[in-house]
Amino acid sequence: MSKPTLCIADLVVERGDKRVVDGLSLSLMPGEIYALLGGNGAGKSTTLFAILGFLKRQAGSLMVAGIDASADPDAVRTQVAYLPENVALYDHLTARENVDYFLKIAGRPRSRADVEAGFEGVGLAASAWDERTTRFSKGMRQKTAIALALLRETPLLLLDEPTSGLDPAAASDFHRLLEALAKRDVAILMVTHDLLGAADTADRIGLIQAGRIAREWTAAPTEPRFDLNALHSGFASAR
Ligand SMILES: Nc1ncnc2c1ncn2[C@@H]1O[C@H](COP(=O)(O)OP(=O)(O)OP(=O)(O)O)[C@@H](O)[C@H]1O
Repeated sequence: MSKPTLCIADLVVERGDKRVVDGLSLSLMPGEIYALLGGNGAGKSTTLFAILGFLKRQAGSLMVAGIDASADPDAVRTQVAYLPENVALYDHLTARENVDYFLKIAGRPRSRADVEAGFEGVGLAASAWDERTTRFSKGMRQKTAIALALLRETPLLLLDEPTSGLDPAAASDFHRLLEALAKRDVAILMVTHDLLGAADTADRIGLIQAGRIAREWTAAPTEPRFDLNALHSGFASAR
């Protein structure tokens, strides 16, 4: 039996004088896709920031790939890739130069052939590899960032509203890409408002309310994977 890639227990995070996360526990196995949903201001991004070490934990434990964040927060950071809602790339650099640069600062330089294999793996058209990213669409930016995550070989990927602003076909492609990553044993924690997208991709869906996971649904092994009516009413009652 493999160990969880992410294990959060009784997490508490305060922002200003507000207790935003209040006793949140969550565990993800390798290759598992978890969609974290909840109303505006429920604490979804705050949870991601606490995992990344951008925000201090007031209480609770956090382990990533078996590393305890209390003992070695820097080592935890090397195990996590993060895609914010709007991926930031250096626009004056090409996709390849961006990836080379970020791999270098992550201490994981990779060969030209590896980078190209990464781009191929995420379906970034070869014609875009040596183009400056200025005019890249959101989907192309995400593919570049996912290629980078792939090449860093982090066991945990955090995504904040990855499909907002993507057209339905691009969102569907993106979900298939996440599934391909999960097959490579990457654990994926995705914050989203897209209930249908979550039901399409996730193995589990959690509803965050009052700073913790208030409800959770697990995908059925056969279609339909989730009861959409139950999900909708669960979310409606949380508002
Ligand atoms: N920089 C900040 N300083 C103080 N409080 C903040 C700050 N950023 C966010 N908050 C508060 O933390 C709470 C949770 O915010 P968070 O961004 O985690 O919510 P969210 O669930 O991701 O919301 P959304 O769906 O709107 O993105 C909110 O009440 C928000 O007002």
